[in-house]
Amino acid sequence: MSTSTPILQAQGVGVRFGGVRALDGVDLALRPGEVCGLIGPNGAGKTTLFDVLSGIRRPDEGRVLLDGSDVTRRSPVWRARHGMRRTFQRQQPFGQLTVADNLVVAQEWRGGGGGLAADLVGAPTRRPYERARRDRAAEVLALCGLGAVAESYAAALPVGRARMLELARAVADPPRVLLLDEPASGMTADESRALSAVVLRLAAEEGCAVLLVEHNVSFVMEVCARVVVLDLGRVLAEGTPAEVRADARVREAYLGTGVTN
Ligand SMILES: Nc1ncnc2c1ncn2[C@@H]1O[C@H](COP(=O)(O)OP(=O)(O)OP(=O)(O)O)[C@@H](O)[C@H]1O
Repeated sequence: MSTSTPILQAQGVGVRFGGVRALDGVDLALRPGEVCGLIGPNGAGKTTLFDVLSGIRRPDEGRVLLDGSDVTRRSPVWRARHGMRRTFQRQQPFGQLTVADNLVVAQEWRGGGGGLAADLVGAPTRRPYERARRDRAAEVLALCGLGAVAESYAAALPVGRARMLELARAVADPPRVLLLDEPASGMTADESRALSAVVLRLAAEEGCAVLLVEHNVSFVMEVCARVVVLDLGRVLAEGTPAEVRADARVREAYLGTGVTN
């Protein structure tokens, strides 16, 4: 595994909404095994950049590279097939399914075992796939500390555990690149510590590249080796948490919001 070749890159990305420049010449590079934070005041362009990276929005300028190849015009599904996963600020579990079944369903998009017809008749060709998916679900539940609630309905989970389920769903089919949008939102201090341990393990043990947007700045500073700061659609600063904290422009953009605490 190379640590110098970026797996995901944004080059000169620009997005306009009418007269608003949501992103303007944004460059970003993410390497395998790296956990990088993306922070910035409200309206800085973080969600728009996630939309561009994940293929939900095509940029007006610039390009997105995956493994060095231009994927700017590739769909979100194509990017998912090549190992990219994303979570959203709004949680989207299947509430009427158990936690374990949510993780099985999260792997179903790959198909296998004879397709819809085989599903409808419960064909034996599906069994090896189901067994493998159940095994992977159990592994991810253990990793995420959700084993005790495996058989609970997803809709019944308290907010912190529901957030962890979002992460578990995103990694059920192992990702190479993981974009996490506000993963610690609503979590207690203990829950966000558990979350950072899972994220760090995914990066260190599976070589997953993680980019995370998070308003909880102390969480970002704890889990990320590198932080990129966006402001008004441009990269304002980039560096280690200590470098970013000490940056006068970042202090000014964040005045009174706690980044410098
Ligand atoms: N669909 C849209 N139509 C018009 N303007 C938009 C749209 N989406 C975003 N914007 C504008 O683009 C800019 C960047 O918004 P974006 O949501 O990417 O910022 P953000 O950093 O994610 O903010 P927050 O932290 O509040 O989620 C803002 O000025 C926003 O008002």
